Amino acid sequence: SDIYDVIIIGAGWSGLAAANYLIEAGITQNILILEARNRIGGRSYTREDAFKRGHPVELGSGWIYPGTNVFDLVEKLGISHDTTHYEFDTIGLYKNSTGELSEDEKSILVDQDFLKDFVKYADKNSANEVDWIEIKESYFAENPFMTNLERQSINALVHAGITIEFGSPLSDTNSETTKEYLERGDWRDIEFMAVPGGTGGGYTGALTRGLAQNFAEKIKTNEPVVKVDQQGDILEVYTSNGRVPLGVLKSSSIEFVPPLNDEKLEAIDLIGMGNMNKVIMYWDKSIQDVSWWPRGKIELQLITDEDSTSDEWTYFYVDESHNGNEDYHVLTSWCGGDACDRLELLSDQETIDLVLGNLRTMLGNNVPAPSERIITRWRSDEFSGGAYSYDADTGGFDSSSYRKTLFERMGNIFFAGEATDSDGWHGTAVAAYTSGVKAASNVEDSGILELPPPQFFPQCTKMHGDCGGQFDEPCCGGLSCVMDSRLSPVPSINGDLKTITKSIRKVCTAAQRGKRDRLRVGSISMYHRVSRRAGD
Ligand SMILES: Cc1cc2nc3c(=O)[nH]c(=O)nc-3n(C[C@H](O)[C@H](O)[C@H](O)COP(=O)(O)OP(=O)(O)OC[C@H]3O[C@@H](n4cnc5c(N)ncnc54)[C@H](O)[C@@H]3O)c2cc1C
Repeated sequence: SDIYDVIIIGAGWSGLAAANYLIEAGITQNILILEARNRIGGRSYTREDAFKRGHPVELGSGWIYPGTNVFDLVEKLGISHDTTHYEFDTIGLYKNSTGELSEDEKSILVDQDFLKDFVKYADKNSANEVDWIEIKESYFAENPFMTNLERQSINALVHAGITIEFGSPLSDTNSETTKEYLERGDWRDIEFMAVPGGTGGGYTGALTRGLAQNFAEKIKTNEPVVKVDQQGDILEVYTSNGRVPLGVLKSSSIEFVPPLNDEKLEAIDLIGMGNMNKVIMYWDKSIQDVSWWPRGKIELQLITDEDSTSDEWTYFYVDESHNGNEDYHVLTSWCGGDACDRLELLSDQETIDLVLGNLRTMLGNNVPAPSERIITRWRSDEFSGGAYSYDADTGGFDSSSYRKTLFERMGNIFFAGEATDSDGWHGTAVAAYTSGVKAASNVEDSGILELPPPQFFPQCTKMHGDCGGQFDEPCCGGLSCVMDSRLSPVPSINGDLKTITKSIRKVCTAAQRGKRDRLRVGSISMYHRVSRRAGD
């Protein structure tokens, strides 16, 4: 029965980013955030001290991309993090029958033409209407003399580069928009690409806390929204005392009155929701044998004998590879795509038996069962309904238009979340955060809220060099504003700076489009809108 200016459903990063924007920009403090779970953060979920004090583990999101707004936030909040380098020397490749491949075998695998040839073939033959099963099968058919090891190496490559990266079934992944990711998994030195939690920080949990620090009291947990009614003069939101990511919308567990329109329903139906799970295992060296530990390795990949088992808990990540995690014996096994949906139905014991079986094949029969473990099941989690959205095979139709439709406002309801991102960041925490800020900015622009006239107090900060050259521009009573060289005209201090901020964003986004690792959407912080409410 309470009345708020804005009600936000879900305290994932999109919801938290929206709340943060509305409050920081001084638009309104009269906000309520309803979260279904008993915790905030959504699919960005750190278990602090899960196994050993000071060594957090990430159950959901684990890497941030450098050069993004989320990376900027991590730095602004002083959250500890570390880098990952994927290198040929630090990957352990194992074969079912013969154990670890020798350096020679490894380099044959990596350097031999068939892998490079497959990547080229995939690049040439991918198109919206062709899925990854078709590409693989036609390549196998055209190369009938491949050895089984070569064939399974391609399966392993596709598993790492497509099913884990996108969480999507091979039969339904848009090959045109995903082909470049194969190169990430080609087992050669891959340049610095991401920043994991690890080491005393657990960036995800710390960032969730940092985002919510100014409005923690406005968040109500254990409040699943079941109905949103905007028929009357005011929009009404009902909760029950049991869900809003794409997976949740797909399950229709929230009743919208009036119902969501056909375009929205079609978008919800046609954007894919993938799955990716982790089995995180800890061996306590004070009571267990750890002589088998794969010291010096960052990744382990088991190359199985059969196509059918190539994606069943065959990939492992070594947490020890991060600074400060020395002697912290944690391995995380990952699976993705439809294998992951299948495996999610196994019991904990069946799961650990399968994972341990693969580990023993690689590292020897003396690998003991872990002393502790965490198994995720994101598909059956009723508040996420999967791990992250992917570009489905849409019969030649550009799936970003579905994402735009999903983001569109319906009456007084504004949509956000990773799946609504149409700039190529969907499925990431960056998309979640950016969409929340955009949705909140749209609320502000909509005129729905009766707001006092804006007052602008430009606070000049550095524009990131990544966006172009740097110009020194005198402004703000002596402060210096470093501008991107492509921006013109330079904003005047008393003008409508919001409009100008938007044009800055547009310039950055357009210039960087398609370069997922380098995209920067950070210029919103250039100007702070302060104290929109009189007296604040
Ligand atoms: C295993 C895994 C690994 C990942 N790895 C990475 C990575 O390395 N890098 C990266 O950038 N991204 C990664 N991601 C993706 C990233 O975690 C998500 O894109 C991001 O966290 C999604 O944020 P969101 O706010 O859109 O949705 P969510 O985080 O899902 O937030 C939605 C919130 O709404 C709540 N909710 C649901 N239904 C209701 C309801 N009816 N009423 C009230 N509240 C409700 C949920 O509980 C949740 O808190 C990963 C995700 C997973 C699962």
